[in-house]
Amino acid sequence: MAVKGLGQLDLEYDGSDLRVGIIHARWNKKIIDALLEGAVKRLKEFGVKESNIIIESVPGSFELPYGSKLFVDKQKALGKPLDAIIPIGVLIKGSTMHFEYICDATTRQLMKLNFELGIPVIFGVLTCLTEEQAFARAGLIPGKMHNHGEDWGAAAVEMAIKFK
Ligand SMILES: O=Nc1c(NC[C@H](O)[C@H](O)[C@H](O)CO)[nH]c(=O)[nH]c1=O
Repeated sequence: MAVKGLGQLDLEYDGSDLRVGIIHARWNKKIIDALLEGAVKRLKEFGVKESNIIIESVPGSFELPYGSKLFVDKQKALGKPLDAIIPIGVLIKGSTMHFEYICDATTRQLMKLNFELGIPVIFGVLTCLTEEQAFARAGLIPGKMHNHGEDWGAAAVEMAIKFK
């Protein structure tokens, strides 16, 4: 029996007052689109209004940390602060070390942004050695794995509400 993952979904949180940003990279679009759909689906299941799910994109995963900061700052300046943000990216290993450096730098900076921005910054970056690993984690291979975007939506709601 699989032991990984969040297990049974616990819809105890009411997301109806939340404003959640999703910022996604545009590399590996088919996989990104599936992850994005999964995150939005779960946010709505927690009651987050569609009008309160704000979606933006950046070129690639390397742009996610700074793009997230600019996105959060802009929404705050507009008087519509975000309660959480979900950066989504898909990194797939190529033939060079480019992958490793982007994964490490992006992951570390996204972690720091939780503390710098003061809102939950969910880790929605797939760091895959093969395309198949990425397809599976986006729920695109039937019977293989669930769509990890759903987990990210659930994490955003819980982290935005639980410790208030
Ligand atoms: O190289 N592979 C990938 C990638 N490279 C681009 C990088 O994120 C950035 O946009 C450029 O270097 C410009 O700064 N970006 C991804 O999201 N996934 C990849 O698999």
